[in-house]
Amino acid sequence: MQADETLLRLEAVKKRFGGLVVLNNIDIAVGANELIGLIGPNGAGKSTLFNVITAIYAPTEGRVSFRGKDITGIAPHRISRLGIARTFQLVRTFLTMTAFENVMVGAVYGAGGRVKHATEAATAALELVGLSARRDMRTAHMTLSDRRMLEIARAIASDPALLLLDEPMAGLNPTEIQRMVDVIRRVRADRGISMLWVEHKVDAIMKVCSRVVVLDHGEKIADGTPRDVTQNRKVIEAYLGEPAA
Ligand SMILES: Nc1ncnc2c1ncn2[C@@H]1O[C@H](COP(=O)(O)OP(=O)(O)OP(=O)(O)O)[C@@H](O)[C@H]1O
Repeated sequence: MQADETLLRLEAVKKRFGGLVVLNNIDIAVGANELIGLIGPNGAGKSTLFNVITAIYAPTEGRVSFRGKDITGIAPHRISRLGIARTFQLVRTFLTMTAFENVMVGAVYGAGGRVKHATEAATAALELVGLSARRDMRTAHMTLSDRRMLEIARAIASDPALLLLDEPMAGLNPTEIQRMVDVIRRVRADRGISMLWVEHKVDAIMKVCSRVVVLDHGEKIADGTPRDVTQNRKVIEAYLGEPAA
C-alpha cells in the first residue's frame, strides 16, 4: 500500500488504565475503500481501540493519524468533521424523532448546515439501508434491526471517509444478519467508505472482509486475509478454537 493511500494509521498505540495495559504497541493501517474486520475475545481491547481512534481516550503512547495528519488526542467533536463516523454497540438513536429526523442529524453535520443538501443526503442514506418506507416512523416504534440500520444511515449521511462499526449484528437473527451483510457491502461499493468493523459474528466477518485484524489481551496477534487468520495458531488458541473435524 502506498503511503498516500493510507486513510487511518495507528502507530505503536498503547492505552493504560491505571496499572492495566489495555492496548499494547498496536500498529494498524487502513487503506482507501478497505473493509477490515476487528475480532477478538471479550476484553481484548476492541472498543477501547475505537475510543482511541475517535479521541474519546488519548493513547498513553503512540500516534493516530488520519489522511496523513496527526490527530492524536484532538478534541472528540472534531473527529466527525475530519470524516470519521461510528455506530455503537448499544444503539443511540433519538427515540422521539422519526427515522428521517435521526438521519438528518448526521446529514446536516456533513453538509455544513446546508439544508437542501442535507435533505438529499438523508434521503439517499435511508434508501441505501432500505429504510425509505419507514422514513416518518418514530424510532421508538422501530425494531432493533431497523434501529441498527438507522445508525448506519445516520453515520453515512455525514459523508465520512471512514466508518467504525461496533457490533452492528449483535442481537440480530439470521435474516437480519444477511440484510446487514448486504448493507455493509453496499456502503463500501456505492460510497467507497472504508470500514473497521468490530464483530463477534465471526462467520460474517470472514465472508465479507478481505482483511481481518485480531486482538487478544490488548495485543495484535494477527492481521491478514480471513484464510490466514483462521489458520493462525495464536488466533485458534485465543479465540476461534479448533475447526470442527
Ligand atoms: N474506562 C476504563 N477504565 C478501566 N478499564 C477499562 C476501561 N475501559 C475498558 N477497560 C478495560 O479494558 C479492557 C478492554 O475492554 P474493551 O471494552 O476495550 O474490550 P472489547 O474487546 O471491546 O470487549 P467486548 O468484546 O466484550 O466488547 C477490559 O479489561 C476492560 O475492563
